[in-house]
Amino acid sequence: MASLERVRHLGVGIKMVATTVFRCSFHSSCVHRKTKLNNLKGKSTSSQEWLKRQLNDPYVKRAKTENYRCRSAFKLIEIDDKYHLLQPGLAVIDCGASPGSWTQVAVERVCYDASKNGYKGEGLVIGIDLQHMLPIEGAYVLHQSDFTSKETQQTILTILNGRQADVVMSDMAPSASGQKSLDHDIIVDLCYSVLLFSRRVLKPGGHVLCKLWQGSELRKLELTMGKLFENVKVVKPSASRQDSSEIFLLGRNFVGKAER
Ligand SMILES: C[S@@+](CC[C@H](N)C(=O)[O-])C[C@H]1O[C@@H](n2cnc3c(N)ncnc32)[C@H](O)[C@@H]1O
Repeated sequence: MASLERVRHLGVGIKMVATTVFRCSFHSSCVHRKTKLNNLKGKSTSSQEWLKRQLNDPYVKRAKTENYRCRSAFKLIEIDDKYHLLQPGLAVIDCGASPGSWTQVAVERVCYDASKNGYKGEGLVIGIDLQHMLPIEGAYVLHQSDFTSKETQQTILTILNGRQADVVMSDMAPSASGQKSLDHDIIVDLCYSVLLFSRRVLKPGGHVLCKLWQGSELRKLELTMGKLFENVKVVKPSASRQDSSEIFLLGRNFVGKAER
């Protein structure tokens, strides 16, 4: 089997599939300007505002030109350009990966070896999402899979095959209920599930990046991470909308284990 072939988990076991270079331009976060402009008619004011914002958003435009599945790619690019988390040859777990722009960035940075003109070497990227996700060349994609479930985590361990992860990142977000404190609590629980799993799989010196919405539990989460990592930072990349409460917690240099 060629080295470019990766595993795609269909929720019923592991199936080997031959993947091809794939870049989606049809995902909802991606731009399809003409169609979307036509779609403005008859939409609610909030949908119209959302569509207008998408159409005028420079990161949405860049995502289209640079073939990323959505604008979120630039959040990870900005963070990684500053903190150099993703290096060639590393093993990366991407939780909440759909539609796949973070996975695309991770593959580019850990699997793609320009000097060898292709996807070679030890780099390993595993993207997991509850939603459907189309394949990404060079990555293992576990779609329609709940990261917090035992089965999904076991599948990740199977793919890792005894290897430890260098970076665990989470852009996971629950469907927003509109109740800020409830949404905050749910996303914080997802962050704790990322930390718990990281304690099992992360290499000493490894890093965790996880997204949350600001709220009352932020400080406690930060303190918990402080017991696990040498350095913890709150990060807000410029691609993260200023009017959003979204922030990222970055824990660098994993040192040990802490209880919640
Ligand atoms: C903001 S999107 C991620 C975007 C992605 N980082 C990218 O760049 O394309 C958040 C994702 O988290 C996923 N998610 C939420 N809870 C999850 C869970 N328990 N397990 C796996 N994925 C989850 C959602 O399905 C959604 O696709």
